[in-house]
Amino acid sequence: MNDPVLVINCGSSSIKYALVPASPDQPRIAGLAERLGDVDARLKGVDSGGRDFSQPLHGADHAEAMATILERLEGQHPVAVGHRIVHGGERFTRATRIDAPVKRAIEATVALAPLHNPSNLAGLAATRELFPDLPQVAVFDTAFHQTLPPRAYRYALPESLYRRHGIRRYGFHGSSHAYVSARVDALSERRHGGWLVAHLGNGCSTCAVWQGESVDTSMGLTPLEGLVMGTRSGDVDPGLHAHLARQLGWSIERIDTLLNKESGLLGLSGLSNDMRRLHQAAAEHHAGAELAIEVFCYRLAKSLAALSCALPRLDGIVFTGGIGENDSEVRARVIEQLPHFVLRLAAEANARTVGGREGRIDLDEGGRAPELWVIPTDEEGRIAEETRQLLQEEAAHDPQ
Ligand SMILES: Nc1ncnc2c1ncn2[C@@H]1O[C@H](COP(=O)(O)OP(=O)(O)O)[C@@H](O)[C@H]1O
Ligand SMILES: CC(=O)OP(=O)(O)O
Ligand SMILES: [Mg+2]
Repeated sequence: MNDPVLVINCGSSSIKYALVPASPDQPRIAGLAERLGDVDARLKGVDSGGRDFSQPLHGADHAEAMATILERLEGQHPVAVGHRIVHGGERFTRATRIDAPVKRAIEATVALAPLHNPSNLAGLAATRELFPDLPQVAVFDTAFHQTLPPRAYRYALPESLYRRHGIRRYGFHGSSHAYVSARVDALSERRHGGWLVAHLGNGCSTCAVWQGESVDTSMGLTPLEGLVMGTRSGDVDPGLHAHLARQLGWSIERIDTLLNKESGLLGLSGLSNDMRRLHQAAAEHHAGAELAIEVFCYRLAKSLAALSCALPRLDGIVFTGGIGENDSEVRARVIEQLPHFVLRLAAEANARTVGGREGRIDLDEGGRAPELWVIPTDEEGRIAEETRQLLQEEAAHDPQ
């Protein structure tokens, strides 16, 4: 049990991995294979001796990249593999050992998370082959949100669609929201309070957390609902689909591709899904980039204001994910657009708290205003912790 847990987070075009040791004092080996399937696919990371082993992957797919990652981890002896699985439906409320029925249940949710669950399954297949004897554990993005009350998870649709077909809001980025909200509860004097968490990566979602439990979130049946994201539209008029089909003759597949892959920051700007690139272009007055950033910030502020309805008390707002952790301008613009919350941003602390730094970015005025925090997320750490916990519980039940 003192050996590390290997965590695999397979995205649609990337694999993040980490060997997470039992004690936080020991170093973590971590890396990333990105742009998979592309000619400029690349592995970035360091080995156990701290040596950089970044290398080109020449168009490798998930399975090939995984084989290279595991070669680089030679000599390491993980106790288990924890997989990030994006959609777990209503069935999975916590980390679960992956056996044949669990794998079939994950396969059954592919339609609900088409960008994510297929690559999650590819990661599972590859690690199974390379580590046939290790326990494989699924940690679901949806699990943390299983505490949502019906008023938050039900759509205003006929009940039979929920009862017979599971059509409801699920929510995602659960490991991130769980980690960040627990961390702010530990750091802030307002323990177990009401927090709004904004996870802003390639996928973006907000979450209202009350006393450690998710009580509402911006993503829904699929990770498409809610905020403007890198390539995803977030909320659109549900009438859009029928309109595109009737007026332009678009197929369901075409509409799905539009909303998941061609929209969001990329669609609005006509330039890029990468927020850094958009800031560069906006500095040169690129109209599309300026509009994309403006819509992103406004929609995020609206989502935070809406989710505040789920909290009996607002103790603060927490920013995380690549944009949340690094983009002080986006944070400032969002806060500016929430004037009724009377937030007090500390401009200097905001500018300073980037690049993986953790801290408060409000003018601390003795508890009169909600706090503002930046907390770098640790999805891998949370997945490792849940994996280890499950193994310990299994060992306690079956002590040989
Ligand atoms: N210094 C930065 N300033 C602004 N945005 C940044 C910065 N660094 C990363 N980002 C943005 O973070 C996003 C990716 O977030 P990340 O959490 O790494 O993604 P993922 O969801 O794949 O884990 C991209 O839009 C990227 O441009
Ligand atoms: C669920 C989701 O949007 O995940 P990611 O941010 O990794 O794309
Ligand atoms: Mg992410």
